[in-house]
Amino acid sequence: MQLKDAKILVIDDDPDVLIALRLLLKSHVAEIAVEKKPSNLSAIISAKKFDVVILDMNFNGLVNTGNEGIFWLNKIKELSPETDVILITAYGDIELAIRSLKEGASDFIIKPWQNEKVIESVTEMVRKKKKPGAQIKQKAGDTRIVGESEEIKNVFAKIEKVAPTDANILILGENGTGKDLVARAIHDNSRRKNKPFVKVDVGALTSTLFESELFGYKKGAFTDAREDRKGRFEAANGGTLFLDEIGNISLRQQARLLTVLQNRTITPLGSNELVPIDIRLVCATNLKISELSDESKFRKDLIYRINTVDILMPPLRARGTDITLLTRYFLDLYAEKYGKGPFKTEKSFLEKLKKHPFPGNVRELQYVVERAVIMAEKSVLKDQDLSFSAIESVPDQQEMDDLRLETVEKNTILKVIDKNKGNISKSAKELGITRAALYRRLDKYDL
Ligand SMILES: Nc1ncnc2c1ncn2[C@@H]1O[C@H](COP(=O)(O)OP(=O)(O)OP(=O)(O)O)[C@@H](O)[C@H]1O
Repeated sequence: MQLKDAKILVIDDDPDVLIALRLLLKSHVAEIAVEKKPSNLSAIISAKKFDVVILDMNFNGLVNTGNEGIFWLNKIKELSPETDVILITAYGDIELAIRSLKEGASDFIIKPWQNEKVIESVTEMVRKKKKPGAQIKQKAGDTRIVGESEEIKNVFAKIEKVAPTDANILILGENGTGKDLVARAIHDNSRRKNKPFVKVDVGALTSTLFESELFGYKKGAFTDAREDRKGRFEAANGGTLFLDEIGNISLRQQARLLTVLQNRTITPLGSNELVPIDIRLVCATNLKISELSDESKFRKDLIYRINTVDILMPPLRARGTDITLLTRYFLDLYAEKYGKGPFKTEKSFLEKLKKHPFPGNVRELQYVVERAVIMAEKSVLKDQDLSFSAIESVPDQQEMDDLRLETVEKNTILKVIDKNKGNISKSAKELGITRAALYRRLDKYDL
């Protein structure tokens, strides 16, 4: 965000300070409001969102909670956590200024101030903020999940409902749909939010690493165990353990996990000691629930354990206007990151995005927009500024179905020819096609 777009509020009981700061900042910012009485703060901040509040620390007020400035600082942060607060403090109050930084202030200015220092401080606060424009669905604590479609609203509602409980959650959804963000949002909205959130990509662990990563080990448990190491279960104690790619673990690993979840204890490698664990478990997979129900691959009793409630992340192509909203969000994000823009988009730009099936979902959209921003030469983006990577463009469902049908046909032909010991006439008859048709297929499949 730029200084010229910023809205600033100054609160000081000294009218001279209000006049001086108004004059100084007026020509630099979009709006400047001044207020003499901090007791009016709640009404002012509830009515309008300010980007920065400049607040006096030394009111001659009646609030009897130590310093009155700190009291009002806390009030502002409570009403509008995203607003930066710059404190004005007297020369001898450095201790207090430092304390207020710890309480959430962003900066302080010492009286009598230098005008450049004030401008510099406000500019710095504003520069770190995102440009206005994209509506961000600020849900679930600090986790930003952008979206406004009915599908994503259902997800928000479910997160809000289940987060405060200790229920084990299974998040399902294609790659890049935001499962990680949901896991984080559940944690941030739970009573465990001030405790650790530990993520382990269990699908990527070999069987030896699975044990040592999750359960930890004692010095000497194996050749490389030079010292005791806590596993992820212990690291997450009191908090949330997020096991990603849970659908990819072996039956043996599933059995180990199930035992831990049943007993709520772990035994580090090389130890006989049972260590109690207190975790909330969140798992995620990109497999469909029907695929997880295949008992030869996944234990039913484990599914019941990890899936008290499931949350299905919809694919981006089923999320209506979210493509537009997310595009604007990523455009702002990358314009800021690469110091370019602000960008506008031609209709053709969004039309092209809306037509794309996004097999890689939000992650793919994110990369596509980032590429467009990096490559952009003008501030108005057109369809030509978009290029979809071949890596993300997996075949669509129709192509996949065709491929599957071809494989079935080829295997059937091979089986029948084998059964008829290579006799083409007999095989064609059994397959219900002419000899010529069978030869054409043998040719097609290079048999
Ligand atoms: N609704 C959203 N709002 C903002 N960013 C999002 C949203 N959904 C996904 N993203 C971003 O897209 C990327 C992929 O999201 P995430 O890693 O959560 O997906 P995932 O479903 O866990 O993927 P995978 O299955 O591949 O692990 C991340 O950079 C994430 O920040």
